[in-house]
Amino acid sequence: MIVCVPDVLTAQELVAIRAELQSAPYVDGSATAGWSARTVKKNQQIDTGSANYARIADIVRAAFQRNALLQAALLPAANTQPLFNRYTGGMEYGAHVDAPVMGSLGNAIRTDIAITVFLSDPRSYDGGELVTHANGGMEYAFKLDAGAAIAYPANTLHHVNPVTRGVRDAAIIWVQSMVRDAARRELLWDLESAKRDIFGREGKSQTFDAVSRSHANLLRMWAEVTG
Ligand SMILES: O=C(O)CCC(=O)C(=O)O
Ligand SMILES: [Fe+2]
Repeated sequence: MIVCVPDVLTAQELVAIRAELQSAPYVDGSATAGWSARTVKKNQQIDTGSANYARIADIVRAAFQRNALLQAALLPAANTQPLFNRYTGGMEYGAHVDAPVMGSLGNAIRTDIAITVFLSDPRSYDGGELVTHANGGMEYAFKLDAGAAIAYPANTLHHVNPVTRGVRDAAIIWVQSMVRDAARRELLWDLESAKRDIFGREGKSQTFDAVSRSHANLLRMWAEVTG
């Protein structure tokens, strides 16, 4: 299941982030890739030890956590700190799968879902589409407005096309879901969407209550929660 959400970041937040990106120290992105992804990862990343990083990571994390649509669709149990990628002058990220587990021992999360939050105006750069690969060789390309996010299963191959003009900045977050299985998450999201639909049309009707009960009880059956 792929979910695209507009306006995850406000216009003011984008302005604040772009100002920090101007002066932030960048390092070679291959430093945070596993040994095989390193061969295809050709981008730059903000140094996570910098003060710029701490400020914009807070903004992006808060925006993710307050977004009701992302929370309802992904059912997060935990998320990583954001990484900030920059691609310019032909940089790209070739086909790869993300590391299945990220973080250090005692602080690790399973990466069920990857999120790219687009930070650059799509008209300001050429290329830079995020492309997800489906079974059977189909590829889907996404180039969203600044401030919009795409969430996609982290277990699929994906790549970022070369950026042949301008600069593409993006924030990346990985999420461990309370519901590990992508098919179950999709089913719950379908029911959640149906619930909202029915509520919009007829309020808290008997049908709404029946669908709500199914949704809630499936989530109760499948949710892995700790603490
Ligand atoms: O820049 C992007 O949109 C995706 C980057 C990516 O796939 C990764 O960092 O693993
Ligand atoms: Fe990736």
